[in-house]
Amino acid sequence: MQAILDEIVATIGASDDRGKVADYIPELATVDPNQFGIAIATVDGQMFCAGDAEQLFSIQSISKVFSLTVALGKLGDGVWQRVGREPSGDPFNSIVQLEHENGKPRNPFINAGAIAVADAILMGHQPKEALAEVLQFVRFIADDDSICFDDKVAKSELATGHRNAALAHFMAAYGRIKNPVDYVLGTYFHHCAIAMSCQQLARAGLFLAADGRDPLTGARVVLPNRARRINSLMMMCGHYDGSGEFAFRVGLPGKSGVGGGILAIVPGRASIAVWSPGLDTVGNSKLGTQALERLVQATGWSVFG
Ligand SMILES: NC(=O)CC[C@H](N)C(=O)O
Repeated sequence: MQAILDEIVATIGASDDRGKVADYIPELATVDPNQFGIAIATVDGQMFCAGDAEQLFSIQSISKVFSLTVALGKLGDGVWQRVGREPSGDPFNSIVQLEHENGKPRNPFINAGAIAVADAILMGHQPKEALAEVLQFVRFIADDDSICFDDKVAKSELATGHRNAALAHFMAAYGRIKNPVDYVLGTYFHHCAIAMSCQQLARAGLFLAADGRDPLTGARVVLPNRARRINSLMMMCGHYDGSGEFAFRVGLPGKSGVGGGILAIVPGRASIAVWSPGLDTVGNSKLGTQALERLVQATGWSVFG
């Protein structure tokens, strides 16, 4: 396994064609595109790392997997009154579907859906309390209390996040946002601004590879049925309008973020985190996807055999 990762770093990680770093969040535009890291945590307790696997990066939309898990813990199936479970086929920040579908986002991983999930987590509390809950959850599943928000990234997005503000207000107009819109956006921007390394992220995803139980501590995080459903949403919706392409090329439940990270789950075996800041045209890590494609070729880990 280590040899496969070293080969991926030496070849794909060194590519000249690295995609484009997200610049609509000014703070993300300052990240050096030449970085590349990969980490694999296995359900039997091994950790393999290569490249910049210990470098912190902004997990952005990967955090939507964690906020959804927290919301499911609080509301159970009530979450599905607020967001659907269908792929959108539209860009992550699109507003068009909301108007045709009564303000209900297609799924929890597009921005509108994750904003609706942030509203669900707030439940009349202050953003600080909701955020403490999400962060505590991430620290618990990563077994690492050093994980924090990057306030600079959160503030940078708050200052420029007009599109997300538009999505939130649009849903509020349909009576779908129950808390003050600025609370909801503050919660959403901050959980997107959690900073983690590939190593921490791979560790955090392990419960999804192990039927909802942390295989290293033995802690039950979610029931097996819930882990299976979260994985299915990642497969169908985790890469927005690139989800079909990702399933075709990689064949694993995965969630991307505009920071250039991807979390991919190999049920029963491992959790993988890869990071390369340059994005493809739909906003998913360009080299990250290539690395996962190569890894799956080398290991046969696709869920499709
Ligand atoms: N795709 C992403 O990672 C988007 C997350 C980002 N915080 C946004 O709302 O635009």
